[in-house]
Amino acid sequence: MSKNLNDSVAVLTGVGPKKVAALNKLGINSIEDLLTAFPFRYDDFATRKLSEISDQEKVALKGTVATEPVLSRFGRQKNRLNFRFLIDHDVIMVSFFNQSYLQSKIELGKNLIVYGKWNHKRQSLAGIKILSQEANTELGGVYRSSKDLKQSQVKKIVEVAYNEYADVIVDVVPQSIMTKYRLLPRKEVIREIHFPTNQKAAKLARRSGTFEEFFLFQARLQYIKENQSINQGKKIEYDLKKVKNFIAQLPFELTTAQKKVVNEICHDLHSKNHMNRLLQGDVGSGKTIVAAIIMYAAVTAGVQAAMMVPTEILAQQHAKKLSELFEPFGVNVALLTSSTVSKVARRRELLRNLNNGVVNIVIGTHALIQPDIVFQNLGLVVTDEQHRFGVGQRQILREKGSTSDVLMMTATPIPRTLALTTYGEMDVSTINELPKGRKAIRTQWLKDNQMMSAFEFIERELRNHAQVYIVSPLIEESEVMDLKNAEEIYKKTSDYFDSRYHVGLLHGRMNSNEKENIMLDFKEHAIDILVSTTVIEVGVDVPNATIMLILDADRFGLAQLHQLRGRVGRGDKQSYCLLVASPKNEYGIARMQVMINTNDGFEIAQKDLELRGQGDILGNKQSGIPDFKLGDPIADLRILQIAKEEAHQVVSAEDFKQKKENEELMKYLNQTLLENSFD
Ligand SMILES: Nc1ncnc2c1ncn2[C@@H]1O[C@H](COP(=O)(O)OP(=O)(O)OP(=O)(O)O)[C@@H](O)[C@H]1O
Repeated sequence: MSKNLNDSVAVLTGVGPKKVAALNKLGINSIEDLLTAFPFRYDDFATRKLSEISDQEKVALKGTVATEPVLSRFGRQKNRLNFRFLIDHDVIMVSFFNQSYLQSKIELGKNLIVYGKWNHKRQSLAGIKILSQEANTELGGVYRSSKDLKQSQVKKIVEVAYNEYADVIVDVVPQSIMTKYRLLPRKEVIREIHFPTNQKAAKLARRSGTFEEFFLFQARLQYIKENQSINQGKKIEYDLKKVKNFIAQLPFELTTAQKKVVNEICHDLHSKNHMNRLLQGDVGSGKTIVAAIIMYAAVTAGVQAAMMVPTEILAQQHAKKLSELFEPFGVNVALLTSSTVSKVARRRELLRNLNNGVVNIVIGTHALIQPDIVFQNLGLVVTDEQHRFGVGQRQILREKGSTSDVLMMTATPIPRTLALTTYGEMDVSTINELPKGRKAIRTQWLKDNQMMSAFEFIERELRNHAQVYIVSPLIEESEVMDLKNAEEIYKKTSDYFDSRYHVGLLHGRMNSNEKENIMLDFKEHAIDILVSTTVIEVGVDVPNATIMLILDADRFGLAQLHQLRGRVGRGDKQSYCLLVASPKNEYGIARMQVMINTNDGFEIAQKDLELRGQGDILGNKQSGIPDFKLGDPIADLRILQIAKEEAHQVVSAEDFKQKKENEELMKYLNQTLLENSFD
């Protein structure tokens, strides 16, 4: 059978079932996986002079063994191998710990290259390994390894794979682009990254590899987009007059940015292409009303609309607001959450009404994606805070209306630089201004011991009829602790404000009726201070609330703090955010400072990224930034932009599929599409 990079690693010489299992555990299944499991750093094995190295540096030193090695044993299993080593005219001490097997290699008078960690004060080297004299590579790749598979074994297997498969590594990026950007052939890229000739060669190879990776990623996104717009979608012929009329009766005038995005989205609805659009706007910028207008437009065209939101509180809030808004227009809005679902009779009726088209708009949580929920004619799907839903969930909802248009909304902005990588396949609309009359929220950072002054400040504001949120510290590991905390703070707050003000408590363990009642009381100002866990984080809209007090603020991520802060400053009154935190390290302090310095969600997202490093943001799953093997979307932004432009041009060209030089790329795209690795 002919060799293929998709072959399993099991076919490699010397790789038995145990090693296969260990590789699989590291996420390596195919030869392709193995060849692209690149070293995450290199050890520099070029020999150095004693005069140029610094304390604790890892270095390779070349010299002569000056004394017989002495092996000392201590404890049950520990040992140390010591010998003196002559380097030019200096004698240093070398010690290997628990590597007694090296003894036979260390003979008096023999020339060696020893790699280890230098201790300047003691003039000694803690040996790591002995390098071979012939070693012509100056850089040694360091791989991800595991307890079942050591560094040296991974390296060896990669070597075997390269030797056996080098001949079938082909270039996927079209030749004209390879030439234009002087990219190295893929075969060379892989070789140089794993076994670099020198620093410079490794760097060049990485540059080519990064371009290739970004190019293929963008080509995939572009290809999906092209296919979607050709194959799917239907025209939603809304009634412009009715939509205009609806907008005219809103209690406020839309901001210029809102008008602009409404136009963009309406244009998509009307086109026969499938809509796949992201609406991003900072907290409180007025996305909900935009969604309402669009859903209304869909209804005037005779189709149903569904809106999926991440929390029950939010679903209730939206359903209430939209029902009121749509009532004069004869639009029927329904709420569907897991607690609606639990009441059998109500649920049955709702399902019937979705199926026979009596319900025009349904708002719900992920309960919307239950298999027995069937729409009569679903034409538009809106998801709010989409990063909280898995790709799969969104997909299921979309498929309930086979050709539904999709609008995703997010208030967690991704820095512009990354938006293009993450949402390359989507069109993006941005609301970049807040409604008129908003005053910038004033944020203050207080230390733990300043709680009393926070309470005094709150009391002054309460006298002026303010309403307050107090958010209890997040205890991610334990819901029970989280609740206990909130209850304790509720008690403290109630004690302090005694009977002068009404204090309420809201947490995730309440049933939906309790939650709804508390939120209603707060909205109607029957509650002055709402102590809450982070369940209020997203979307809650009570414009009269003007103070947000967050306890142990350094336990929250920046994006989350920004979301929480966004619960105030939603009306025309001056609002305040008080962050109580005594961070233990510089990182914590820097984060508090970011919150004080800016109210701009985009800027915060950017700072967040800088402070945490890309690795963390990925681990944190707050965003959908794809994981690249070589490229770093921030550091390599320039390459990313160029790759995107080129991929766009190549894939959207009319003769794309006919051109010979695109053959490999086409194969690659069709294969990845089949694997359905993207939504
Ligand atoms: N053009 C406008 N003029 C005045 N007020 C507006 C305007 N648009 C929206 N609002 C009001 O501003 C508040 C915030 O709007 P909305 O809840 O839609 O924001 P959002 O973007 O969804 O925010 P979040 O992401 O925080 O949920 C609401 O009370 C809404 O009625």
